[in-house]
Parts: sequence; C-alpha cells; structure tokens
Amino acid sequence: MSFPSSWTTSPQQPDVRFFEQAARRQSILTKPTGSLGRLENAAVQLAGLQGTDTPTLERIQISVFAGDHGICEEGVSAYPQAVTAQMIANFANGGAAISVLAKSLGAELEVVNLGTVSDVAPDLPGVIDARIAPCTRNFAATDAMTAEQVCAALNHGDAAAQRAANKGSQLFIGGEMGIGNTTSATAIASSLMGKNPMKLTGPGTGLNVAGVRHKAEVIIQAIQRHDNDDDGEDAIAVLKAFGGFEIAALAGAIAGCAARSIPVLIDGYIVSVAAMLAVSQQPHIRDWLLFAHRSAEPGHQAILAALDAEPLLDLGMRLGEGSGAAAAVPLLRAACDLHNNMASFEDAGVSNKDQ
Ligand SMILES: O=C(O)c1ccc[n+]([C@@H]2O[C@H](COP(=O)([O-])O)[C@@H](O)[C@H]2O)c1
Ligand SMILES: Cc1cc2nc[nH]c2cc1C
Repeated sequence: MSFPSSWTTSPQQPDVRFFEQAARRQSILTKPTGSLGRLENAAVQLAGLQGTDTPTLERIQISVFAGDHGICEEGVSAYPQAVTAQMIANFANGGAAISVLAKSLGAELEVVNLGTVSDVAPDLPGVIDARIAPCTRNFAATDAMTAEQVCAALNHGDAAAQRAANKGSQLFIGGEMGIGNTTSATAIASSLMGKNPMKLTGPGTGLNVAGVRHKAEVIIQAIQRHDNDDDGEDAIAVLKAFGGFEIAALAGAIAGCAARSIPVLIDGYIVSVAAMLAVSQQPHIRDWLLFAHRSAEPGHQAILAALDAEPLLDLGMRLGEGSGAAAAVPLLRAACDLHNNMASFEDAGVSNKDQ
C-alpha cells in the first residue's frame, strides 16, 4: 500500500481574488469597519476557500474516527477502554453529543471504526469498518504502530475526504473517539514542538493532579525511548512512535480535504494535533483550515499558537467527537448569511465614515 497522493503532494492554494473580493464586500456593508469581529474573517475565509462571492454551509460532512490505544495499559485515562467501542454504538444510535449536533445541523455523520479492543456490533448504520487492529501497541514499551498501519490509517482518512468530495461537501469536520488518545496527542505535540510534556499534559477525560503527573512521566519516558531510535521526527515517524489509528486517519482526512479544495473546520485538542501533523507534512494544508474552539485541555493553546490559529469559541469544552466544531457551525452560517444578505451603505442610503 502507498501513501495517498494528498499526503505526498502540496494542495492547490486557494484563489486569492475571492478573499480580496470578500474583504471588499465586508468593507461596504452597513456596519462600522471590523465591527462583526471574527465573523467577518470567517465569512472572508469561507468565500475565499469556497471560491465564491456567496459562501454557504448547506452540505457538511462530519467523520468521527475511532480507535483504541495500547498506552491505556499504563493507567493514563480516567475511563475504561471499553468506552471506545460502546461510544461507536452510541454514535450510530443517535445518543452521542455529536449525533445530536449533526442532526440539528442537518449534517451527514459517519463513524470510521479503525479498531477497538471490545467488539462493536456488525452493520451499525453509518459505521464504516476500517479496522486495522484491536488497538495500537503500548508506546511506553515499543512503537505504537507499524509503518504499514500508519499508511493504512492515512488512506482511511483520505477515503473519508473522497466521500465528502463525492457529496459536494462545502465543509468537513473531523472528530475522534479513543480512550487514551490525549496521551498519544500530547506525545506527538511534545515531539513536534520540542516542548516539555509536563507543560502540555492535561486531565483528558478527567484525571486528578497525581494522574496528570503520572501521564506526563509516561510520555517523557516514551519520548526518551523514541529519541534513542533513528526514526527521525517527521510526521510518519512520530505517528509510528505514538499512534494512534484515529489520529493518523484524521491527518489523512485533513490532507485529503485540502487536496480536494474542501475547507476543514478543526475541532479540539486531538484534531488540532492531527492538523499539526498534516501541516508539518504539507505546509499549504494550513490554508484550508478554520479553527472552531479552544479546548479546556491545557496543551491546546500551545498547538493553536504554533498553527497561528485563533478559534471562534472558548466554551470550556473538552469532549472531542467533533463536538466543538459542530457547536461553531451556527456561527459560521450566521457569518455567511450576514456577508451575503446585509445591505451596502450605498444601497441602504446610510452614510459611510468620512474617507
Ligand atoms: O477534543 C478535545 O479537546 C478533548 C480533550 C479531552 C478529551 N477528549 C476526548 O476524551 C478521550 C480521550 O481522553 P483520555 O483521558 O482517555 O485520553 C477521547 O475520546 C477524546 O475524544 C477530547
Ligand atoms: C463517555 C465518553 C464519551 C466520549 N466522547 C469522546 N470521548 C469520550 C470519552 C467518554 C468517557
């Protein structure tokens, strides 16, 4: 199996003329310059990325990538590993937060099952069987994934981007579910940014202070182990070292959407780490990303800063599943509506500021 071409080729850059036209339109609408704050930037960005004067968000695909983590053997999560498989069923049955949000947004929701330790019922509606293995290996002891598994996960992500393209999606949201995945995400983020894991590690699903300290120590030791092998620090080497299946698939989906000119709305901590991996592979992937929210997970701020991202919301959310991104969609829709339908100073006969 080979890497998807979206991983090995830089995406096309969006047409700058649509950004310029949209910015000009914002400047003639009946409001003081800049007064709609980041809603203005969001509308300009969506117009530019969609290559249109009238951006809209009618067709949205949400793909939730799920997988289990061998690092859970080290006692790094507040919840049992069985939750990953149980939540896949909950996504399919409509009871999870992202299921409710997707329904209220009229968005397409699919779940990509990359492998769980506990069984998932076969033929759940909207669940795609993309199982690679029951879980990654415990990266405290050995590499989390083989190179072949990283490649398979990237391809599963790219396939989700292809489904979004086939449906004419105007926006893609990637979500994730994987007990233990904040430990993988923190190891990846610490490696990529060269930051002390003590500074990035947080409670995830709800560890106490002692639990967070233990989790950081597990990550520090694993990074030392990884530094002693010769694998290098590129995105593939880091994914191989720390996992997980869903993080690799998300990186592949983000790259796949950029390659197909589909804007991506980035969710919280784990998805942002996947975005950082994709951007480290192809810097122009960054052009296609919007950032939805600042997660309560403390390491998220450092990742947002490294990606030069200013998210729309800061609601103290730390659920994952793509829920923070889904929560930001009504604001983005409002931003488009304002951009498309407000009157100009000239049309409304309202005096503009003195030039
Ligand atoms: O998206 C976030 O910012 C976020 C922050 C903390 C936890 N989570 C979710 O919680 C799970 C991972 O937490 P943990 O403690 O098991 O590593 C995983 O299923 C994520 O979706 C998600
Ligand atoms: C119940 C539950 C739901 C989740 N959704 C994403 N991560 C999660 C972790 C838990 C524990």
